[in-house]
This record gives sequence, C-alpha cells and structure tokens, in this order.
Amino acid sequence: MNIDQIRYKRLGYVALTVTDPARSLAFYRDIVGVHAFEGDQDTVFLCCSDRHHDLMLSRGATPALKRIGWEMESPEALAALVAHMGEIGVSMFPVDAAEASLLRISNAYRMSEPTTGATFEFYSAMEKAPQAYTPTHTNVSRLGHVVLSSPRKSETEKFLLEHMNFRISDQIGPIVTFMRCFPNPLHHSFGVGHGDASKLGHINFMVTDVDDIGRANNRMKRNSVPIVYGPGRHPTSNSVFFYFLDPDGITVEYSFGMEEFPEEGAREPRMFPLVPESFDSWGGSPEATFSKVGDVETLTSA
Ligand SMILES: CC(C)C(=O)/C=C/C(C(=O)O)=C(/O)C(=O)O
Ligand SMILES: [Fe+2]
Repeated sequence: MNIDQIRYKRLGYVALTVTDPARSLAFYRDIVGVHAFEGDQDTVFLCCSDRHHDLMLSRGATPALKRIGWEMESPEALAALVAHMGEIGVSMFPVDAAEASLLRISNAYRMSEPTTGATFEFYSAMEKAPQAYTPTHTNVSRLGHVVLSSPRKSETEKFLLEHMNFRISDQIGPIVTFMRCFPNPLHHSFGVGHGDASKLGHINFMVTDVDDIGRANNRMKRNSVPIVYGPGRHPTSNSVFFYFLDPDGITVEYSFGMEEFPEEGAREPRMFPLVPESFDSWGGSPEATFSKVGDVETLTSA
C-alpha cells in the first residue's frame, strides 16, 4: 500500500468529556462563540462550520479528550488508511450504524493511536449542519488544531508521518512538533508535545480577525474566564494567539492567521531553538494552569 493515497480533507471534530455538559455548552456557545444546536443532557454537538459538528461534549467524571475525528478526502483515501493499518497490524474498528447515524458520519472507523492511546476516528463524509454556522461576537473560521503531549513523542511523530501520511511543518527543539494532515494546507492540525503522560494540551479555534483576539481579551476578563497565555504571536505558524480555560480547566486557544502549505513544493520543516521566544515572539509566558487539564481517553468499545 502506498501511503500517499492516505489523504485528509481536514481535522473533522474533537470530542471532549466534560463534567457538566450544560455548563460547558453555555461556555462554548456564549464565550467561545460556536453554535450549539443539538443534544441532550449527556451529549451536545456544536459547530463553527457548515458541518454537523466540530465539537462534541459528553458527560463524564474526568475532563478528557474522548477522540479526534479526521475527515478523509474521499472513500478511497479512507480505504487506503484502513488497508495500511491492516498491513501493519493496527486494529481498526468500524463505528456501528446507530452511532454513525447519531454522529451524521458515513464510513467511519476508529483506532487507538499506538503511541499515545488517543482514539482517532476516520470517516469520509459528515452531513451538513441543520443551519449553517453564523458568527456572533467572534468570527470563528474553523476548528484549527489539537495538541497532545506524548511520553513517546518521537514514536508518535514517526507513526503519524510513516503510517498516517502527516507532514512535519515545524519543531521547537525536542519539545513540540507541528504536523499537517496532508494535503490540508494548514501549518498544523495536530501538535505533539513531549510529556510524562498522554495528555490533552489544548484545542484551537481559528478566528478571522485580529479584533476577535482583542475583544476576547476583554470578554474573558468581564466573565472571569482565566486567561492562561497571550495575547502573543507564535513564530512557528506566525499566528496571533490567545489561550483561556473552559469551565473544567481545559485549555482553549483562539488564533488569528496561520501559514498554509502547497501540496507540491512545500518548504522544509524548520527547527526552532528551545527558548521562550520560539513559543511567543512577543515575550509572554504561560500561566501554571496552561495545558494542565485533560486526560486522554482510551478506546473502550468498538
Ligand atoms: C505554546 C505552544 C507549544 C506553541 O509554541 C505553539 C505554537 C503554535 C503555532 O505555531 O501556531 C500553536 O498553535 C500551538 O502549538 O498551539
Ligand atoms: Fe495551538
């Protein structure tokens, strides 16, 4: 199997486990500015695109990353991924029809990413949202990326490169590697950081205007939302960033602007030195509560 046939449309959605879905729903809708339209007491769906959902929140005892959904470019790209995982002995579990229907996805499979235990879901299409997302106070352009820490960072990177056809865009020393889900052009849809355990670092929403960042700074203060890093600028992707905590303490990032890569002739990955300016060229530093909450849930059922 040629892994070049494994091609992604985008980071599809992130599923989080939260301790109080109604409270988190209100936060993501009213403070973050994504659209909530469907759900029950235990599971809610939110969107910031024309797709059924970009974020799913489920009730649980401990805040966590439940899974990451990757939208493949085509059914053929999904088949290539499933075939390749079969060849290397990584189990892929089809999502049953009832759950796929709830999630409005077709042709879906899950696996446990072997180096972090994170659950990755792959599907070839998701239905449209009942109503397209309309921005409110913030122009959220899309779910941008997820960053995880891995106790086996080099192996995680290697798995994503060699078996999922991701590409490296940049690295900061041995601490963090930014990867794009090829051929999606965004500098990174996934980041892998070095850590003692598999943990959620943050989830990111991209915004269309630097004013969205400035307004967020004031909105968070007015609403007593902890701001944990920024505003600042990441020299890696060249984005202006702003990090804050959701009601469970999960770190959420807004970012404005991000380098995009062509499919052919992309520049080589860069290695940034391990100095604070490689994380924030404006000289800021994160609070102690930055990226501290969020277990990585393992795949419990197929
Ligand atoms: C604080 C993190 C690790 C950092 O330096 C991030 C850089 C970028 C970027 O280049 O955009 C991120 O978005 C990120 O990892 O969150
Ligand atoms: Fe980020």
